[in-house]
Parts: sequence; structure tokens; C-alpha cells
Amino acid sequence: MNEPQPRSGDDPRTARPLLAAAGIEKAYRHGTWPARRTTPVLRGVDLTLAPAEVVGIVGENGSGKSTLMKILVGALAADAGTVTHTGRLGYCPQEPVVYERLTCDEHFELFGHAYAMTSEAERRSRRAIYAALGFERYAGTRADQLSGGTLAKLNLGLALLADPEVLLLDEPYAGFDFDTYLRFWDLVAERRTAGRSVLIISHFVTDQERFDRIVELREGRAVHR
Ligand SMILES: Nc1ncnc2c1ncn2[C@@H]1O[C@H](COP(=O)(O)OP(=O)(O)OP(=O)(O)O)[C@@H](O)[C@H]1O
Repeated sequence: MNEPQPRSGDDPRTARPLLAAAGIEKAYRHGTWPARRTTPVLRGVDLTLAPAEVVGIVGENGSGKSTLMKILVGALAADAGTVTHTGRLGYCPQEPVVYERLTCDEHFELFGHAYAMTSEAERRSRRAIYAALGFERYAGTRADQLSGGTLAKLNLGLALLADPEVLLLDEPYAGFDFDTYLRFWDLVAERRTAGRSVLIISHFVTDQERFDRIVELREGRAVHR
């Protein structure tokens, strides 16, 4: 028998987490022996993300926010701890990872293949993303000819393409104009309504009211506000 799936509107405090990290530790090692140094960054981070939750990660520069997000998506190995998730993850890294010579359309096609989407589903999702973020006119433009803001839209669009259960965004709107910034938050609200979860690294104090919950990284640990 299938297990019941969490529904939108379920209380996030009791719903089964879509993503759970426990006891995450990470230190970066510099130099070679005997001058080898170790910088501990994460010292036992616990974090869960429930269905329909929008959670912000804050913390001062260098507190380990990007390191934690890379570990959550599996792009970086932790020294200790576990990460479990159900469903798909969509990740938008701080620096867009794109292919200079491919157009926006070609990126969506490529990522659609990687996500094993049908071409029809990929095209439908691509159209919705162009419309939501307003960059359809750049569909045929190569990545190396895009402005920083449009590149950031493509970066976010690729993370959204397969409609992931959990979206992890590392400072996604740094290059957005104000209109796009507002569209971005509409998009986040739509995902919450659909029972999807979003984890966002943010530096803006003014955004804090938009989150359901805020987790601060302080001295290598997650402080739940
Ligand atoms: N690949 C690496 N090798 C060595 N040290 C690293 C590496 N990546 C990050 N660090 C160090 O780990 C610490 C945490 O970096 P991280 O980028 O995770 O912080 P952050 O909170 O995301 O910072 P910011 O707010 O500036 O984006 C910093 O001291 C950084 O210099």
C-alpha cells in the first residue's frame, strides 16, 4: 500500500520532513604537512525542511551557509552527519553553472534530458518559467551574451525545471531588478501552496518576514529562531 503523501496545508511541525540533516560537520584543510591547518566551518548542524515550508538560512559572511547547502544537495561531502531527503532536489548555486556557448533554450533541453523529462513536459515547464521570470526574449541568446540578472534567471529556471519537491537557493536574487524580485517571491509562494519546500540563503533583513522560519548559522551550529 502506498504511504500517504503530505498535503499542502498539513502542519509543517508534524508532517514528515522532505529533507533532514543531522550532525553535519565540515572542516576545510589548507596547506601540506607539517604546515597543514584545518578550519572547522560546521560543527554539528541539524536542520529539517517540512512540506510547504519556506525556510531562510542567515548568518554572517563565512559562517558556512554555502558549505551547508552544497552538503545538503550532495555537491560536497560532509566529514560527519547524515542527509536524507524524499523526492527531487533543485539547486541554484551562488555562481551560475552554465555552458557559455549554449542558448537558454538549449540549457533547458539539456537539463530536461538530465532529469529524464519528456520533451513535452520540459517545453511546458520552460514556457512557464520564461513567463514567470520574464526572460522569454532571451530564449535564443547564448549564455555568454546574457546580462548578470538574466543569467541569474536562467540559473533559477534550471533549478525549477523538473518541479522539485525541495528547492535550495543560494542567494538567488542578488542580480534581480525589483520587478523580478517580486515575481520571485510570487513563485516561492506558489510553491508553498503546492506543498513544495524552499530553502533560501539570504542576506536581506527585509526578507525575513517572507520566511516561515529562519535558521541562523552561528559558530558552526544552526540556531533556530
Ligand atoms: N573550498 C574551500 N576551501 C577552503 N576553505 C573554504 C572553501 N570554501 C569555503 N571555505 C571557507 O569556509 C568558510 C565558510 O564559507 P561559506 O562560503 O560556506 O560561507 P557563507 O556563509 O556562505 O559566506 P558568504 O555569506 O560570504 O557567502 C569561509 O571561511 C570560507 O573561507
